[in-house]
Amino acid sequence: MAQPSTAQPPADVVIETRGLTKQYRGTLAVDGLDLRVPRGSVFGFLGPNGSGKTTTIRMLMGLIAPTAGSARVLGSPMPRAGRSVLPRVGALIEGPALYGFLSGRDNLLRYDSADPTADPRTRKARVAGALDRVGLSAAAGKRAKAYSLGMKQRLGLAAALLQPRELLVLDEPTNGLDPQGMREIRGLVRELAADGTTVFLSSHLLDEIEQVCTHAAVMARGRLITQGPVAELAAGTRGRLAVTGPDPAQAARVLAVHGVTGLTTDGQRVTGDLPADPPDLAEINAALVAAGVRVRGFGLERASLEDAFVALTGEGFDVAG
Ligand SMILES: Nc1ncnc2c1ncn2[C@@H]1O[C@H](COP(=O)(O)OP(=O)(O)OP(=O)(O)O)[C@@H](O)[C@H]1O
Repeated sequence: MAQPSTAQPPADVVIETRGLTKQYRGTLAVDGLDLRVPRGSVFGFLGPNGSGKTTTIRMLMGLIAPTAGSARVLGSPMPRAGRSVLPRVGALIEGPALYGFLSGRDNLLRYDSADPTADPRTRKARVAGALDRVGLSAAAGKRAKAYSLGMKQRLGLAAALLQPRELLVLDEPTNGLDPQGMREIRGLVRELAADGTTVFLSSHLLDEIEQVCTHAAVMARGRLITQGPVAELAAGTRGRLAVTGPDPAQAARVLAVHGVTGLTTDGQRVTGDLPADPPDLAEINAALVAAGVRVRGFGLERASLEDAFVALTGEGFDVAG
């Protein structure tokens, strides 16, 4: 009989946890997590603040020990195999540690010289390559303390990219950035993924995950709610019917008669959930017209990851914090 607890995970999975748990005094920060991150994915680790994302990442990187359960990263158990695994992983956790009085370039030279496997003869070229990669070549001579938050994040990414990596682990890489900075980081993540690096990134921003990730896991209160390809997660949730026009109150009445529930009106727009056995949309449209409701827009909206989250947890996605 197969023994799943000792079997090697398949090579197409770069992170696999089983029952991973972290208990702090009085807080179950991570509760029996079974995570599978496919190689080549941009994997979004999504959850509201305090849902256990950072604690999970810290266990994956061997920074803290789990209370129970196990984690394998690039096929080897963590934290036991940290010495062989971590050089193959680039990590950006809780903001990069930088020397403000050193230039961006000197910060990277320092990082590189701290790596015993890095050949000093090719150091300059490696640092220049990493700066170029994150778009910091022009600002390389500036002191890091003069960098914007986005530039600091990019410098942290450059440090993680000094060596070729199979896996990048980024904890809230766009946290605190302005929209432009967020776009830059997202663009970089896409480029890295296109080059074949698996990227695991945590975020409390749903639309960010939808924009950049191929796969996602959704956390709430230390537990995994769901995981899989982003398109499938959202597709598992029914979309909402939306009717736009100058008669929203009448529209809502007609929709209610046809079994549409959870009706909400926002200005001229009424949205609601179709019943489990939905009537033909053409019938609903005809009923609106027959009732004299003026309709400008009518259609089914694609479900978002947010809809999926709300459907799965019964809670709103609270992004406070
Ligand atoms: N060192 C610690 N000691 C005690 N409790 C902790 C510790 N670290 C985290 N926690 C608690 O564990 C829970 C999960 O925290 P964690 O930081 O992993 O969440 P998160 O999803 O990463 O949120 P955030 O984005 O705010 O960091 C929280 O209730 C937090 O207060």
